[in-house]
Amino acid sequence: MEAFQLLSRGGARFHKQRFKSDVQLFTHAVTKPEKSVNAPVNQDSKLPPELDFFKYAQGGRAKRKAGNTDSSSSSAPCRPDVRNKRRKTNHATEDLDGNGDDGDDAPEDRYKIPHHLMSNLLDNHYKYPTGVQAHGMPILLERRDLAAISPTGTGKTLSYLFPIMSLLEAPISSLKGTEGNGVRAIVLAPTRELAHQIYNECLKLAVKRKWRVVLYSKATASTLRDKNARDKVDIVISTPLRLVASIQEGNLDLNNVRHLVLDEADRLLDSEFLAQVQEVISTCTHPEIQKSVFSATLPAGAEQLAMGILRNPIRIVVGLKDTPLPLISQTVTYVADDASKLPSLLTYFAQPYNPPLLIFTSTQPRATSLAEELTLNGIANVDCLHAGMTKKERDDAVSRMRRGESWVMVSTEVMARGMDFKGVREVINYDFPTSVQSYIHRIGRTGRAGRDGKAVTYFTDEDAPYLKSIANVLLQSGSSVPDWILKLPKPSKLKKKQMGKIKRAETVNAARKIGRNDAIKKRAMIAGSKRRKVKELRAPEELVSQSR
Ligand SMILES: Nc1ncnc2c1ncn2[C@@H]1O[C@H](COP(=O)(O)OP(=O)(O)OP(=O)(O)O)[C@@H](O)[C@H]1O
Repeated sequence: MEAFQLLSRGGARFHKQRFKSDVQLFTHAVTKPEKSVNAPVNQDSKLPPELDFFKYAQGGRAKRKAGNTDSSSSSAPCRPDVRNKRRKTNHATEDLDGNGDDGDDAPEDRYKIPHHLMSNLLDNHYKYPTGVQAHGMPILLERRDLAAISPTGTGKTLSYLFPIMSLLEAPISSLKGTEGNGVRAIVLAPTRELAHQIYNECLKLAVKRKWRVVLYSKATASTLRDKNARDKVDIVISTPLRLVASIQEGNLDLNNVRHLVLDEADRLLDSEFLAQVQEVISTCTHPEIQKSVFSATLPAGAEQLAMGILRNPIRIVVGLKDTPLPLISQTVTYVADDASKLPSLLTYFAQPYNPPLLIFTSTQPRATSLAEELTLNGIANVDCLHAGMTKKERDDAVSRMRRGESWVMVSTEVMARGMDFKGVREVINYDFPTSVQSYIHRIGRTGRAGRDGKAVTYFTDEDAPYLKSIANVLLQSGSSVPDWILKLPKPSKLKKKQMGKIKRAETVNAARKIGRNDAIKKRAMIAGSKRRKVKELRAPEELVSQSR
């Protein structure tokens, strides 16, 4: 049972009596159930070999007794005891008679993981599972609904893609008969950029087989109007709005969807997306549908909604809930007022710095303006990305960042969720984030996949009342906080709602704005006087022609 406690450590409050069957899922209930429930957490426990998907992908069969799984994960669950499963699946038939439980089952035997998926893991250098993968994959493979909360950059994408593709077994085009017609899995993400990134991850697992994975867009939606084309699709990755548009036009049926994932679930369940997400869910009518939600943050309200959507779910929290990894060293910097931010940033750039870095502003015009200012001040390879740009501009900006051509990316909240640029060394919150969740996701663009990172947050006098909320996150994740910040009063609930919603100028350099406005006025005046002169010159002629 040690494993169950590992799953729930870090803030998960689990009603063990109420969810007794779930508790049993993570214990060798047949042997010593009660004792294991109360066993102390062993942080150093090795990953049970049967969960070590990655090790098996390398071809070696770890021996349980030898205890040398070589796993980097120190917090893995015990193997689920399939005898406690509610739904029997093909994937563990060897255990259903109770004889196969000798501890030596390879995951590919236990769950019938297709060989090509295992070898694709290795080809992509995924050697060891991260915490959320070790915990989450077996639950999904057992066909249970799942709510998984795990810090940013810890590999949540793979932890759902791998089991889903495993359960789908093979592309629909190569399966005969039982799989029905139409899309079999859907992944929803809040931004197009994130959907694209998930699509690329999915393609990495799809090589060697003819999986039909579709990144839903205007163009692909149009192709899929044809039912024959639709019937050949395995997995759709989309933003909610795009999908809902096709559903409402009657061009997309989702009654064959067996797996639905909400990535960045708390964002998808907030008021902006909720109705669309609910519409997608209600269109997925397959009785056996498995749903799962993933995020680094899941505030109480979103969690309640998520639990309402999931059926008999298992909830796992890896690490501390709503807390960034200690890999990210976080600081806050006082900058008095908005006008002082740009000089502070330019002073920072006057020192040697480690690109690439990511800077967050609160609005699109401010992102554009800051990128312009930095360029005008001689900072090399500055780029900008926000939702006001065209699709092509956004795609190009992401590509430049991925190729390492952008050293400084100025962006808005659109980049805060899920985007994985491995090398980002530092995040600067030029404008204060609008919530603790926004802070956690923004700074989570650095310190990914085990790398170190640095996060700096500028705060002005106007931001000071909200500083305590951020300071608490710093403290929880092991960064030091000056005493005076800790002594600040906690903002009230009402006050918290106003966090970061300060009205800021559209441009980050008021002086340049005046200059630009003057220039615009001057241009208008010159143009006006030119037009007048032309009119005066033409007037006699026009009068003549009119009189004709
Ligand atoms: N087992 C693994 N071994 C090595 N690298 C991994 C492993 N799993 C995932 N990664 C890498 O870790 C990085 C972060 O993964 P991913 O984007 O899935 O994180 P995430 O938890 O979804 O983050 P976020 O909360 O920001 O969305 C990616 O570059 C991915 O390739």
